[in-house]
Amino acid sequence: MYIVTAEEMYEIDRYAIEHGGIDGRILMENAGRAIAERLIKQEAGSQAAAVIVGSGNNGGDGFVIARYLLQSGFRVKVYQLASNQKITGDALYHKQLFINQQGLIEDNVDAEMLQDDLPNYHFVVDAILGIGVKGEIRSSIRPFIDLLNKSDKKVISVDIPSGLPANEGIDKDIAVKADFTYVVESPKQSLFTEWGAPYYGEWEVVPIGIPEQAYSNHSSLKRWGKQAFVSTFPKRDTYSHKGSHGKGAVIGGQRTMPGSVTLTASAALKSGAGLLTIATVEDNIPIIASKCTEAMYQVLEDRDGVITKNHTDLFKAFDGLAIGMGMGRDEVTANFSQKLIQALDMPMVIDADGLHHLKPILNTVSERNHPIIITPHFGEMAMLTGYTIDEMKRKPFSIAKEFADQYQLYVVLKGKFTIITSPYGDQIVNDTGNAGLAKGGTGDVLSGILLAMIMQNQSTMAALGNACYIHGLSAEMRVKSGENTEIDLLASDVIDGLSNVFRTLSDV
Ligand SMILES: NC(=O)C1=CN([C@@H]2O[C@H](COP(=O)(O)OP(=O)(O)OC[C@H]3O[C@@H](n4cnc5c(N)ncnc54)[C@H](OP(=O)(O)O)[C@@H]3O)[C@@H](O)[C@H]2O)[C@@H](O)CC1
Ligand SMILES: [K+]
Repeated sequence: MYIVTAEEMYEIDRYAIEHGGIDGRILMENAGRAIAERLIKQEAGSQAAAVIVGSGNNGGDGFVIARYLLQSGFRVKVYQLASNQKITGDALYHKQLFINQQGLIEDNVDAEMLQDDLPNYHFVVDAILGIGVKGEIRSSIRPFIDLLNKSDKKVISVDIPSGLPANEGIDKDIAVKADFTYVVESPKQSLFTEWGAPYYGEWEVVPIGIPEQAYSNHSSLKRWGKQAFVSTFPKRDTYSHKGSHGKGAVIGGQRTMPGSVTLTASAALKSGAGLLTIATVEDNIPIIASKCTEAMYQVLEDRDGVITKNHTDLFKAFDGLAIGMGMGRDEVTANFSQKLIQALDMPMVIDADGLHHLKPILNTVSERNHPIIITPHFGEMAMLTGYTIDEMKRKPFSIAKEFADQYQLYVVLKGKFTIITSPYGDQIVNDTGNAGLAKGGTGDVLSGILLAMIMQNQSTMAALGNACYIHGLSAEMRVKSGENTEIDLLASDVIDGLSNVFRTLSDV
């Protein structure tokens, strides 16, 4: 599923009208009817609805919804927050259809009047502002948004909670806090940002008949989901052997952190890696071996448990590497991982301490044949880019894109919404997962799954999307099944949950 900015949505819309020959009035009809049909089911038993419309096409959708609710026997009134002259084009056409069916419209509405009327309704449809909102919300509209936010009525927003921008990076001044949002055709960027998502409440996308080809060249951002997993994850070949599924190495784990590499290696094996070697300090090996019997070992030289050095040649024969988990930030360790990163040209996942080691040599990695995948959380991304965490959270899509392009890396920016960016500018959002994942070790698990996935036969972006998707899904399924709560979920539970994830996804 594509995710769009406001500009992209308008372009896609224009393409559908110009090349698909679909009239804008039909798109509006489709949007309003699709939402009304769902509302009629969702609000069965409700008899009265207030539909609040603004002057743009979002308001036009509101008129269509009002007409269908009226036809289904709801008591409906439209509150029009703009003068009659401001309603034009497609919105005016649908306003007239509503009037033709004896629909009631209140214009010249003030917020006090609406406040007095609200107790008469079971729910409110918010069609005040859509993706056309620009700048600060005008004083003529503000009181209505405040009123809806204070009221205890259920508010259902059309396309986007009114006042919220569609794009990242724009200051939200004030916006409707919806209970439910029916998103028209494609989710907008702000739905996948930490600051925007809470305004939407629950949400559902309603298709309005825009042909798929309208999206090509007009959107580079996709939401990853079950369908994407099923269509890209390679089936296991009956005649395959352990060498067919990737021979990976996990490099890290100073003496104080044996758990990190254990989790990464176990997750990689559980996600289908064929052979796995853990390269770590000698003292860690008996501890790790008792937890992950399937792995092999490569001893890294150490001084008092701190990784010092090794020959990079030892790692030449691997299909993929994961570097940095529990590795420590000692200078001598950093020198070793910098040598590894520079000397070895194979797919590699760099996480945790490895990101700190990578920073000084970023300028040297862009000419490689094989991908480097970095997996920072927002704090680590701030360290790498120089942006503050606040700036990162406001513009995660563009900052990730800028960084991936500058250093020709794949960036897996981890958060409630994980944003995966290729060096070519394609982006994927993964939103599986839950609050149980906010715990030490879950990042190590993700690195292991990523390592396994990049060694399977799928494109790098599909591998990264699939890894993030199943990592989050495992956490969700563990909690839904009652095996864990979000409080007691451990990184190792996420690994255990992968069996159920693969079983479920292979049944699709
Ligand atoms: N995508 C699709 O395919 C389809 C999309 N559709 C729908 O169209 C919607 C987009 O419609 P849109 O472009 O008319 O903009 P919209 O959001 O209604 O707002 C524009 C109005 O807001 C006003 N206004 C602006 N800023 C403001 C502010 N700060 N404070 C106060 N007011 C402000 C501005 O006023 P003006 O500047 O003109 O005075 C203007 O009148 C989209 O979200 C979806 O619902 C469907 O119909 C089917 C096809
Ligand atoms: K709206």
